[in-house]
Amino acid sequence: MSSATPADPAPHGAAADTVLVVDFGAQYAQLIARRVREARVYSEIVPSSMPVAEMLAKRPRAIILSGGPSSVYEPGAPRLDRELFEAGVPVFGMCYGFQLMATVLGGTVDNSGAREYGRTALEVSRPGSTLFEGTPDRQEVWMSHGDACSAAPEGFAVTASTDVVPVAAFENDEKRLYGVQYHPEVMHSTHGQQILEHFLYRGAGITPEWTTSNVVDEQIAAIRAQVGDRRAICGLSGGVDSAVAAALVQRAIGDRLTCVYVDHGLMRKGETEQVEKDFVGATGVRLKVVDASQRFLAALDGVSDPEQKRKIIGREFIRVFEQAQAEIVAEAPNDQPVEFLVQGTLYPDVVESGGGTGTANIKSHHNVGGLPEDLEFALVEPLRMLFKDEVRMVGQELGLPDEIVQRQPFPGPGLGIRIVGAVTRERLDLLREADAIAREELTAAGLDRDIWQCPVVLLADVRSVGVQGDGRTYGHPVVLRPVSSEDAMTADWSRLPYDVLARISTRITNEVAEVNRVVLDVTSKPPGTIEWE
Ligand SMILES: Nc1ncnc2c1ncn2[C@@H]1O[C@H](COP(=O)(O)OP(=O)(O)OP(=O)(O)O)[C@@H](O)[C@H]1O
Ligand SMILES: O=c1[nH]c(=O)c2[nH+]cn([C@@H]3O[C@H](COP(=O)(O)O)[C@@H](O)[C@H]3O)c2[nH]1
Ligand SMILES: NC(=O)CC[C@H](N)C(=O)O
Ligand SMILES: [Mg+2]
Repeated sequence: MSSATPADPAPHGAAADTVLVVDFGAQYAQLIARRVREARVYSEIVPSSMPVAEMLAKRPRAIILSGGPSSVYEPGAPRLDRELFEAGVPVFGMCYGFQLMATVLGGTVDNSGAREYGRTALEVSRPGSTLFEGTPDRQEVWMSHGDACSAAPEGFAVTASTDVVPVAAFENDEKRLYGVQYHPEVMHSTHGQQILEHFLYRGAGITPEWTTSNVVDEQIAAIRAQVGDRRAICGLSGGVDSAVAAALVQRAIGDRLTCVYVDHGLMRKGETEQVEKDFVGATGVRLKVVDASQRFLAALDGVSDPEQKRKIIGREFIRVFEQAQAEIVAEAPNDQPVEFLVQGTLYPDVVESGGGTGTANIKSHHNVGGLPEDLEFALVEPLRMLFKDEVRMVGQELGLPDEIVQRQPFPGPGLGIRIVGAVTRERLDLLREADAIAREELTAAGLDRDIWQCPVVLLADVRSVGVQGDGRTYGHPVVLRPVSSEDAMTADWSRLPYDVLARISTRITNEVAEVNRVVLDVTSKPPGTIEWE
C-alpha cells in the first residue's frame, strides 16, 4: 500500500480525503471532479439518488453538489436530506446544488425572471470571505440558470450578486456550508479554480496531497489481492490506456500476465510493429499477436450502420480474447487458470456508461457498454478511476517511454468507424494510406502535442468529380478532423497552419489513388462528436 496509510480509511478502500461530487444530472459533473483532482484532492462522483447515509458512510472530507436541469420547487426534483448539511461535512453547492442548499435550509428559490445564460459579471460584496479572498471585486463568471435564490437561509452571509441576481453566492463559515449560483468549474469563470481551491483548503481544511504516484502503489496492491496466483490476459491496443494498465498489472503479477494484441484489420499503418517495438521493448511483457482480420472483416461485411459496426466489433474482440485464453491454457495446462481480462478502461468511460445518474449517455464504449452478456472473464481495470491526463502521469511514473505515454488516442473499433459506408479491405487500404500521410506531416510539422488527435475519415459512399493528369476522375473525399481537447468530452477543431494542410492535401491526392478531394472538418464538440461514427 501507499506510504500514507489513512488513519481512518474510507470503507470503499479509496484514499483518505475523498471529496464526493453529487451529480444532479449536470453537464459538468466530470469537470468538477477533474478540477478537484487538479487541486490535488481525490474526488469521486456519486449519483444524487444515493441515500445520504450511504454518502456519509464513505466518510468524505467534503461534498460538492453539482448543477442540474431540474427546478428545486418542482415535484419530483432530486432532493437531499437535511441531514447532509448537519453532519459537519463541509458542502459546496453549485447552481442547482446551491439552489437546493438554499431551499433545504429555509431560503427562497423561484423562477421570477432572473435568468442568466453565459458570461456574466459577478460583484463580490465580501471580498475577504472564505471563497472570494484574494480575487477581484468584479469578476467574470459563467452562468446557466432560469431559477434564482432571492433570500439566503438564516445564518448565511450573501457574498456576491449580479445585475439581476441579488444572491449569487453565500457562505456559512460556522457550519462550513458554501454555495455559488454560477459554474466555477468551467474555464470561462475566470477565478473558478481559485474559488474551488478556497473551498477545499480553507473551507474544508483539506491538505492537497493526492498524486498519481499513490495510485501506482495502491493499484499494485489491489491487483495482487484480486488476481492472487492466477493468470490474466490484457487487451493491448498500442494506445495509452491499455499500455499503462498492462504495465501496472505486469508490475503486480509479473509473467502471469500475457498481453493480447488483436489485429482486427482496422488498425493504422505500422501499428502492429509499433506495439511490438515500443511496448515489448520497454517492458519485456509476454505478447501474443492475433491476426483476426479475416474474422472481423467477414463479420462486418456489408454493414454500414455505425452502431451495428460497433456492436459487431465489441463482440468479436471478446471472442478473440476467449480464443487466446484457450491457447494460453493449452500451452501450459498445469499452470493456474486464466480468469482475468485486463482493460484500459478510464473514468469517463465508466461514468458515461454508468447510467442512472440522470446524465446523458454520450457513447457506449466497446470495452464497457459493448461487452457481451456472456462474458466469462473477471475484469481488472486499474485505471477506472482516472482521467486521461492522470493516466499519462501514471505511465510516466512507471517509466514508460514518451512514445507510448504521449500517444494520441485511437478508438478500439479503429478505421472501421472512420469509413462512412461499408468496410472493405480496399477501402481500408486507401484510408490507411491517407491516414499515414496525415500523421507523417503533422509529426514533421511538430504538431503532435498541439492536437488531441486527427481522425482521417473516408467518405466511401460519396464521390466527386476531379481532374487529374488531364483526365476526369470520379473519386472519394477524405475528411481531416484535427481537434484539441482536454478529455475528449468537449473539443474544438484545431487551427492547423495552412501550409501543413496544403502539404497533407497535395500528398494524399497525389499518392492515394481513388481519393481526389481533401476536406477539413471545422465543427466543435458539441455539436459534432470527434469521430464521425
Ligand atoms: N486492437 C486491440 N487489441 C487488443 N485490445 C484492444 C485493442 N483495441 C482496444 N483494445 C482494448 O480496449 C480498451 C479500450 O480501448 P481504447 O482505445 O479506449 O484504449 P487504448 O487503446 O488503450 O488507449 P487510447 O484511448 O489512448 O487509444 C483498451 O484499453 C484495450 O484493453
Ligand atoms: O476505445 C474506444 N472505443 C470506442 O468505441 C470509441 N469511440 C470513440 N472513441 C474515442 O473516444 C473519444 C471521443 O470520441 P467521440 O467524440 O467520437 O465520442 C475520441 O478520442 C475517440 O477516438 C472510442 N474509443
Ligand atoms: N445549471 C443548473 O444547475 C441549472 C439549475 C436550474 N435548473 C435552473 O435553471 O436554475
Ligand atoms: Mg485505443
